Amino acid sequence: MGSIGVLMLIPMNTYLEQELQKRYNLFKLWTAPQKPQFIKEHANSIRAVVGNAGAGADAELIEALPRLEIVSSFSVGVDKIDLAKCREKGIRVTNTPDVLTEDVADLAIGLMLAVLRRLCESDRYVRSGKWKKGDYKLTTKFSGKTVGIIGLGRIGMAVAKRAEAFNCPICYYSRTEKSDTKYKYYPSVVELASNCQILVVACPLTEETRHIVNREVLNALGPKGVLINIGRGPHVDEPELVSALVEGRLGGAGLDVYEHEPEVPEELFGLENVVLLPHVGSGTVETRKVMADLVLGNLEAHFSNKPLLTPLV
Ligand SMILES: O=CC(=O)O
Repeated sequence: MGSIGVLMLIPMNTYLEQELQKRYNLFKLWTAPQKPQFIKEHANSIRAVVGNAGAGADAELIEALPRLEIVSSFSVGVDKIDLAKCREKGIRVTNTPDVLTEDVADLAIGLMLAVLRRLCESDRYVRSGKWKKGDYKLTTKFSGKTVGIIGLGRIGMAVAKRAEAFNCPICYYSRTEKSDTKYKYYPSVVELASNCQILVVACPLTEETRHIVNREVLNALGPKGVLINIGRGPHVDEPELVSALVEGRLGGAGLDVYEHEPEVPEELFGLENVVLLPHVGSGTVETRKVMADLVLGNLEAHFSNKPLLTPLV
């Protein structure tokens, strides 16, 4: 397979990069001083694109690669890939579902605990020597809080199961009510936010879910409510989130994702009721290795005319 051209869009995982290098004719887009020129030069050799949550195959890239057969994403989210264009052109698309579910759900619970129990702030309290001058103030209990989940898919379910172990009642919003769960369903996000104390975004980003958390939802969640976003930044109207937090209309937020990564609104930096992570939901050594193997397995299956392991398109 050494002659098959594979375009990797950004650096994402050293093991994946090394394996792609061994198996294919690997083009690393980020190393090119002039990207459009680089793509033009190699367009006729590139048959696969490897991207991730930060960089996918948009319409422009797909149009520029006439021999493209497959886009294999090192991520579960595929909002950076023009799926309609791939369908139209018969380009296959794969992602890395399931293998990262546990890590992302673990992180969601970690964010809930970190925000309510002020883990980061109290860590800073110890490190800065303030403890010597007095005890840290009381925080808020997590166990038993009602957790509302937007999107009860694989990750949403995994968050629900974990939160249940903390005696948290679970409710959810999704496009349609699920028949196979006992969790309480609300037919709108505003109703969900009005009836929970912790609101978790765990749905895929699509045109319908962009800004699904808006001013009305944040006001419904209220000054004691906490927003956890382990989905995508554009699920939340970020300027509205910032003003809700700054004005005290929202109780707190645990964020792993942002509208314009890696830009994070600086107004949040001074808020002790906010925990900010750098989009690391699946970021463990173990999970990233399995994700890399899934990308490699999908490419291998495709180029050996075998069924794809995790086909999306
Ligand atoms: O954000 C990470 C992913 O989609 O896998």
